[in-house]
Amino acid sequence: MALSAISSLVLVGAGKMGGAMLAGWLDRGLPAAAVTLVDPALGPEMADLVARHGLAHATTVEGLAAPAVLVLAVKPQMMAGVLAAVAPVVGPETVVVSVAAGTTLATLGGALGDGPIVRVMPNTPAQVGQGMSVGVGNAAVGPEQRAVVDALMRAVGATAWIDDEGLMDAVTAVSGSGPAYVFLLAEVLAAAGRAAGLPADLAALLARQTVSGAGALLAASELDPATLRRNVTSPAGTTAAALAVLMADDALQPLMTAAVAAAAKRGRELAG
Ligand SMILES: NC(=O)C1=CN([C@@H]2O[C@H](COP(=O)(O)OP(=O)(O)OC[C@H]3O[C@@H](n4cnc5c(N)ncnc54)[C@H](O)[C@@H]3O)[C@@H](O)[C@H]2O)C=CC1
Ligand SMILES: O=C(O)[C@@H]1CCC=N1
Repeated sequence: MALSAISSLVLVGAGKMGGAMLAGWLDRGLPAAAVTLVDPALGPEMADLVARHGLAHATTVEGLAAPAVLVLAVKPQMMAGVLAAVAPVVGPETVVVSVAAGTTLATLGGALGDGPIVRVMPNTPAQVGQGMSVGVGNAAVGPEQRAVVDALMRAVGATAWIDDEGLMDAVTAVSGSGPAYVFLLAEVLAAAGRAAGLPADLAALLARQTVSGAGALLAASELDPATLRRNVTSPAGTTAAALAVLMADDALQPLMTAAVAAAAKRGRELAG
């Protein structure tokens, strides 16, 4: 379905994630007149988006009519208060979407009733249409509601659906938090360049362009990452020397496995 078919969408929480999705949705045909943004402390970028598109903006949901789609993008720690506040504006047909890490369908349903609710785990590359969003719906989500949520998420990148909500903490740890690991890679590659003698600005340029260029190649190529890696690696060359360090038994793989496990554990803790 086209985003232009969405008659009303209320976004509660227009921070880094909510804002990234909203910018993408507006770019890809969500009518500005259908959008109400609810956030008591809009940042300058969002205030600019509101002004440019003439979006309706409120500091609370109080008095709003039940929308077709209600998107919750507040911090998990704020969720209990927000759920109590939004419950009166959730109509029987409203499709509720929560992007909060940890907050379960049971918690959402406990506060909002048994209407259609979808947990989605997006990521910030949504801002440039390159997001990854994974959804899981409650029992009230049928093909129609799923199509609405899938259209919203597809507008800002790739989508996948899972049936087992128990996988959501691992999903969060890989694709939700994952962009941060990649940005960290750019940071540590630049630091390593400085340690190897490069001037700071050149090291930063090389690291940034290498990470974004490799990402763009991965996105454009049909080859898997291991093949793309091998394509850089000449026998007995420089890359092989570096990879012998990075791919040692006690190097990057166990580190990443531990990092993802820590993020998934934190997701479970946030569920309360
Ligand atoms: N930042 C990311 O990369 C990702 C974040 N998420 C999830 O998205 C949610 C939001 O995270 P961020 O955007 O990073 O946080 P953020 O702090 O940038 O945005 C939260 C927004 O909620 C607003 N807010 C606070 N109380 C509110 C209330 N009572 N009513 C309406 N708005 C309220 C704040 O003013 C702020 O603009 C979290 O639950 C997080 O788990 C999910 C995937 C990726
Ligand atoms: O750090 C967090 O908790 C959120 C969820 C995934 C990315 N950011």
